[in-house]
Amino acid sequence: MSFQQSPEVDTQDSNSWFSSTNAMSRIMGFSFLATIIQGLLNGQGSVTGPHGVGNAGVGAGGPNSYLIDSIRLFLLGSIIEGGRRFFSWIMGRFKPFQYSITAQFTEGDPAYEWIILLLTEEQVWTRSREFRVNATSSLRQWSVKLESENQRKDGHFDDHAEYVPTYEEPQLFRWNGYWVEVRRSSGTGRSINQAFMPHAGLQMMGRLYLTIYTRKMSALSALVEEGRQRYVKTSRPHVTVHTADQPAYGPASPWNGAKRKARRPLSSIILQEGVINSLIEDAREFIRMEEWYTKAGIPHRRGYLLYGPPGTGKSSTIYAIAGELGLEIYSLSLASTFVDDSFLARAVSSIPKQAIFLIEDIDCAFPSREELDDDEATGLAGATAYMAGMVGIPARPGARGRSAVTMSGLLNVLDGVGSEEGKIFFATTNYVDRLDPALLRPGRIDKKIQYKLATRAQAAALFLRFYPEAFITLRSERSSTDEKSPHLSSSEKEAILHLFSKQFAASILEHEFSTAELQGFLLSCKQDPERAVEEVAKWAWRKHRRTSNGPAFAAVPVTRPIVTGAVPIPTQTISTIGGFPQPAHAATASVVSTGRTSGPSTSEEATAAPITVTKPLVNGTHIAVNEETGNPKTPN
Ligand SMILES: Nc1ncnc2c1ncn2[C@@H]1O[C@H](COP(=O)(O)OP(=O)(O)OP(=O)(O)O)[C@@H](O)[C@H]1O
Repeated sequence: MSFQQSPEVDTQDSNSWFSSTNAMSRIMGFSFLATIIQGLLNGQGSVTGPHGVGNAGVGAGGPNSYLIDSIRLFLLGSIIEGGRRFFSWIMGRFKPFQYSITAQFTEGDPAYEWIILLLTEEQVWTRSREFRVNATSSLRQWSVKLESENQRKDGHFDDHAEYVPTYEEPQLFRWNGYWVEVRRSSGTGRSINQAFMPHAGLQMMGRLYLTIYTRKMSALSALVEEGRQRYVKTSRPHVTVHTADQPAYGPASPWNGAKRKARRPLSSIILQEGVINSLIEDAREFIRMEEWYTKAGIPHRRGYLLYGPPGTGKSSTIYAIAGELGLEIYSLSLASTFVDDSFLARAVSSIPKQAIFLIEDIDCAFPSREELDDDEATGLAGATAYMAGMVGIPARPGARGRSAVTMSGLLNVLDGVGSEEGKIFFATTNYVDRLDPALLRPGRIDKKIQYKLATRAQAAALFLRFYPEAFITLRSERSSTDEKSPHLSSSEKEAILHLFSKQFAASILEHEFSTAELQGFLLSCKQDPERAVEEVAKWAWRKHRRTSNGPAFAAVPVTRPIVTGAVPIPTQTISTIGGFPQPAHAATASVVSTGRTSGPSTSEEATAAPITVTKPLVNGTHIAVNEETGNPKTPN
């Protein structure tokens, strides 16, 4: 944001060529005005221009007299325009005459967002007659609500479309007792850079000019602060993710995309006990201790690396932390071809204080050691994929997209001045061993957190998250038409779901599937926990076979959901032999009474379910494995 205090606001750069043209047209205008006045004073009813006036009022003469008249009028216009400028200059120099403050906000800067939100909430734009209409999406828009025939009885609107005013005309409104004028330039024209770089895409950098008619400077800061507070309040249910989707040149902000994601509760992230809380505590303490960092002379920044297999919750953790701490995320992909060292430096320095800077899949940006060796051999060392493409060298099979960012560029940015302002740096990777040790040293990465494939405890927790007692109707409840058959109380249902979760978890091996894979399976059994328990073993076996390319585990006796007592569910066990589910010879499950009189079971009872899992050995025989850890059981 920049501001000026002046009696007159000139939103164009007054030193520009455009401004001189303006001055000339003003002079001509004043000259013409003087002609009219002169004509009127001489009693003429109509004026046709300097020459006409010359004929009518100034007196007859030859071509010389026309010229003299014209020069005289031009001089008169110049004197008036000069006087006007001098008056403005005087007013601008002497504070007592200053009666307005003008501030300029540039798109991409957070303050621009604050003011746009304030103006939208103040309904400044509702008189606009021109709108850009978009289908509602996760892209952030400050749209206005239009009265609609689809307005529902509860007063809400059907939010299928967003109406964004294309407000070019100045608008005047009252705010806190002040008159405020707002003008906006949409900045959709091609920037100068694009004349030279036609492939660069449109630079949509808009500007907003706000004039408050007051002498009090505090009015401007009060307005900006109110905008910020409203922004924080409005953004609370969401996490805003800023992205750099296209190149940015000149003063345009590198962060040219903003999306909103619903805030994710911490409880929805299923990790090993204490992991997420310790991360949150660490980040909170970091934000709180800004002063301590300054006094101790330690750069106020913190770096975290989350590493592990895909789909284990690395990104979800970062989004949940951002939501919990009310921070915005600035996410950059180093694999984008337009992101080079200088773009990266600009992008990082324009991230505001107390925000998260995120680089996902940071390993993708740099070549692995084997790739470097290959490059040495082919003479391609140091070249980016983009450069290789330009010189016509085909991409190596399996080669990863290579960034134009260099390791030293990245290290400079992480150590640099722009990264010291309370920024939290998060990086994720699936391959920690591909990262340069220089990147991992404390000060750049202060904490490393390893993510693993799901444990049985995580699988059970995921199951319970998918089937919350309040939203689930169990099969037995659905089929119960018998009046005598009691309905289940919520604690009874909870107990049954707990039992199912244990049975579900027992049907998979420890650390075999990612949480995302298990989530994918559970999504196929929405609202049907019994089906999830019944089918998980078959699903796990199929997936296992696909990934290991052969009949890796041949017999998995699996319990079916079993509940006896007032609400019986058929007791079944299946085993998979040769890949297909077979009827079992014996039911292996604990029995839980759900009758009202005997009370619900406890989860401890549920954990007693005897589950046998066997794994084949290479010679075709099978070995029993510990059902908790998935490791082979030692023979007694
Ligand atoms: N530990 C977890 N707890 C809850 N949900 C999870 C967990 N892990 C994965 N998921 C779910 O799986 C999906 C993918 O998760 P996410 O993107 O966080 O994984 P990731 O580890 O970042 O994967 P990648 O390395 O491929 O980026 C999300 O929908 C998320 O809800």
